[in-house]
Amino acid sequence: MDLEKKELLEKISKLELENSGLRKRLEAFESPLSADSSKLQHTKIDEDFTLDEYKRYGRQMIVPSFGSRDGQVRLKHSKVLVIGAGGLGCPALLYLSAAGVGKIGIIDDDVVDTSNLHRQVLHTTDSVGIHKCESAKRYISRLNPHVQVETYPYRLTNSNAFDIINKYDVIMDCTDTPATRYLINDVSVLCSKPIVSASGLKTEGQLTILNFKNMGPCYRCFYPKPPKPETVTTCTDGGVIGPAIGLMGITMALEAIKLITGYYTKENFKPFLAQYSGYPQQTLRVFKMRNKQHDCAICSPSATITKEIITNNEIDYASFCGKVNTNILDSKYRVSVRDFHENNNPKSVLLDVRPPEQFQITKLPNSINISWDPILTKADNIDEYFPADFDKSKDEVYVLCRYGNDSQLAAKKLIEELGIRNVKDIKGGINKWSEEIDSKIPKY
Ligand SMILES: Nc1ncnc2c1ncn2[C@@H]1O[C@H](COP(=O)(O)OP(=O)(O)OP(=O)(O)O)[C@@H](O)[C@H]1O
Repeated sequence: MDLEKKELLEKISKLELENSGLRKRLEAFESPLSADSSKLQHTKIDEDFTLDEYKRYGRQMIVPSFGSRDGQVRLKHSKVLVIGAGGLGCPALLYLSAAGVGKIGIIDDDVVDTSNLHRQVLHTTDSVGIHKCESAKRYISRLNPHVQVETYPYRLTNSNAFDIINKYDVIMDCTDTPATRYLINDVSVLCSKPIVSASGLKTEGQLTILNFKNMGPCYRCFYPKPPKPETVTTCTDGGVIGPAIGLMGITMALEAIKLITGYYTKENFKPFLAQYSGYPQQTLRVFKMRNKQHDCAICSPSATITKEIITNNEIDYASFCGKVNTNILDSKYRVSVRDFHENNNPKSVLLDVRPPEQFQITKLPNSINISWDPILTKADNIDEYFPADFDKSKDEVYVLCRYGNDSQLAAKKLIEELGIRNVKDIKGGINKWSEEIDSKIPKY
């Protein structure tokens, strides 16, 4: 009876907690979308700006490279499309809207997740579960009500890309996959729109401007063929330090401002690639870009890709870029987290092949850690890592990683090259364990 009462009380307090979270999200929705307009000084000073706008933008208008009042007028009449309201898009959006870009389009199909908040700084804890574009719009409207924001809470695809991209003057590629980068490149080249493009991972980033007045290489000139999918590391896999990617997003905003205010001209613009590194010391190296590829499929005189080819879906960008093969091992060498949980023998070895940094975040009891790298590089003395009485020919080894891909590669290596016979991969890794067996093991 006591136990039942305890369970009921626990359930009630859990429901109360959930309710207060939901109430907060509702309040966030109901709060005014734009700033308190009584604080704006609406008095029109001239045909372009109000008193508020002169006060707001004065500090940037007086910087000579910015282009004075004309620069501000150009910004006010400009339209910028930000594709992806994530790690790059958020800081870019912050500075573009604060600077007074007239119209900003935001396209992103994703919703805010708690794991985004350390770097996607427009989104707040209250926005978790809300569409990123709506969350960004809410923030921008409060920051600068002079900016018109249009949101597209869906993916940019072959079918909608021309319509959307054509409406804007500058395209900001703040996405995270090669497939979308090729699509943005091809459509922007065909629509003659400059692209400010950046990427970032771990502690590093890079940035470039493509297709400005048809100068310099386009993304396809750089990468006529996509990188092999297994060589593409995302922030989910490799991690990312917020300020490092944030800096790339902010720099993207600066480059867009230089394009819009007319700082860059055909005469002074030199195609470049900037590479930033946050560790060990901050460095920014700027390289001159090589020329266009004379036979580029999209930007050369002999180009073969046309608007019709894209809109008729004759290019499938996702297949073009390939997918990582997630079924590396035969199913007889794989077990589910539940099977492992219910049936493993206490004498079996649980081998966690994640890097030590990840093993330190969370681990299953009684697991040993030999990260995937040492399995490859220290293969000769692999025995040292196993218990002294471990019998390679028969003792069970269960291999675990974060999602279940590296563990398959490691299991394959153990079986095929290191003579360990009884090896099983745990499907879905530690994140699946957290979902299905024990939610106290944090998912990351
Ligand atoms: N084709 C596309 N159309 C619209 N938005 C896109 C497209 N491709 C990528 N994006 C968006 O670009 C953003 C990139 O952000 P970021 O690189 O910070 O990754 P993320 O997906 O938010 O984070 P994580 O990798 O940690 O899950 C994401 O919000 C993603 O939804």
